[in-house]
Amino acid sequence: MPRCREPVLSQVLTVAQMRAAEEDLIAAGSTVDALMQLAGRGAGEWVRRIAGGGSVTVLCGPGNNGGDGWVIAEYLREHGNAVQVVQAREPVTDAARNAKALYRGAVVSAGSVTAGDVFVDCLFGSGLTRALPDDLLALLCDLAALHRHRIAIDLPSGIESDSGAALNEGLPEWSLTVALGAWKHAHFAMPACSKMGAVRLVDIGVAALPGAARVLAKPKLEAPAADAHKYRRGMLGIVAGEMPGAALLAATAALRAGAGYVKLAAQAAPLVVPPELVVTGDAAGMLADARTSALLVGPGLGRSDEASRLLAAALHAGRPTVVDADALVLLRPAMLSGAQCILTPHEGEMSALERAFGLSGAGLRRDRALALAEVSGAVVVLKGPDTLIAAPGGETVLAPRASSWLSVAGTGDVLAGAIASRLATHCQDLEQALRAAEEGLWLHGEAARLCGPAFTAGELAHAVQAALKACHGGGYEGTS
Ligand SMILES: NC(=O)C1=CN([C@@H]2O[C@H](COP(=O)(O)OP(=O)(O)OC[C@H]3O[C@@H](n4cnc5c(N)ncnc54)[C@H](O)[C@@H]3O)[C@@H](O)[C@H]2O)[C@@H](O)CC1
Ligand SMILES: [K+]
Repeated sequence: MPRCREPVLSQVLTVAQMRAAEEDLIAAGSTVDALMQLAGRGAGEWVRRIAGGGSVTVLCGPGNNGGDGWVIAEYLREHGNAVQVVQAREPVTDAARNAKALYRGAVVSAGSVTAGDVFVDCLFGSGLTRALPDDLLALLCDLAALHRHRIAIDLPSGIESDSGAALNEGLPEWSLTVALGAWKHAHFAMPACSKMGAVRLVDIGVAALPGAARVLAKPKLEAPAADAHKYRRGMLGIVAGEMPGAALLAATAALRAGAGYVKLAAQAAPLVVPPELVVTGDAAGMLADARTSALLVGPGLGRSDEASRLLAAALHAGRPTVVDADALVLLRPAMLSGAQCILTPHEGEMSALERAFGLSGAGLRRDRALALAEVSGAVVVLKGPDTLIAAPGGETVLAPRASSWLSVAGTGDVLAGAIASRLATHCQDLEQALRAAEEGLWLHGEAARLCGPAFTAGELAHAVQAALKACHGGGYEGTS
């Protein structure tokens, strides 16, 4: 019985899930050949846009990625581009053989290719299971070097789809990678994603697959209710420690990410405190205040016994809590009181947490983050150039590549502040904690984009407000 379901473009699939999606489409009445035409012509259109009227060389491998290459080549030939195909291997699938039979242009030997405008890599896609043999690696690199623009179809050859690992050294870099049917994990995982150039997706009608990861999306935020007041909008309590500057950065971002009230509990107040930030020396009072809707602990906390005591007290308060920085190193399973937490480790802090929670630390980043989420009951934001979010129950959200200018001191504090502010705004259950983590992460990435090059963490924290504005469409005044 044909099934007809809405295509979903935000999901990120494993190779096994992509095969299941293909089977679903075939069960709904499509064929492998029809899907290859759809994918190849869609990708061909991206190639055509880059090439303009220029010349195009397509390298075709043995599998269905090679089949896409034959479709792309024919599409470009039909549109008047000068096209040549280099066949690295004979097609081994029926669909690839059929696609080749439909191509009416030139097939040339690798040695006869001269410099050209666009090179299209259809050597291997998601079916790659081992490193490229030397002859194919050399062919790929030589052809890539001869062309001004390089476009990888579905995945750059030499990349493992599920992990993003490079199976060979010395692989070329790409100006554009065109994913087919659905995003694959490699499109969001290091090192692969850093070599792909811009990434685009061709829709072939793939519907939602249960358990699929999804791409971090721009949040849709609402203005405060007409009768809102500062407490109802959410009061965030930040527990500062030895270095109040880091907590101040978090507070600066939090003030701009939606919370109605941000309070900083610090033994020693930061040297410069903005007037809108309330600083108290009474951490216990802040933790006991029923109006405190969420907490942030960790930025600048230090790792002393006193810091550990503050962390335990914050977690004991039973409020939804963002646990960041030093607090992640001090965290022990027994400290988690059942309140909803968001943990925001970078790689080093992740290793410390894995030791504390008795996890092996082996495997892919998303599996490690999911394992920590499962054992801790917390939402985990695993930071890095390929940041991802994992929630207990298995939901995974992958962030698109963000500005590499974020690699400066203090940006983690800004992220923690933005997430905590969103958590204070709506924080009652796991689903909302996941939502807060997504919103904060998106605001952080967008703020970085708006800042451009060489920003400071303080400038990033201020730019969170402009990022937030972008999430409100035309209605951010709360009057529409
Ligand atoms: N699944 C789908 O729904 C669709 C898939 N399409 C294309 O199909 C591709 C996947 O096709 P395939 O599964 O045929 O995979 P590939 O085209 O990536 O190639 C797999 C073939 O290469 C061989 N191989 C793997 N690693 C090798 C190595 N290191 N050296 C030499 N040979 C190696 C395998 O034994 C197999 O014969 C996708 O990337 C995409 O381009 C598209 O046509 C659109 C639809
Ligand atoms: K490819």
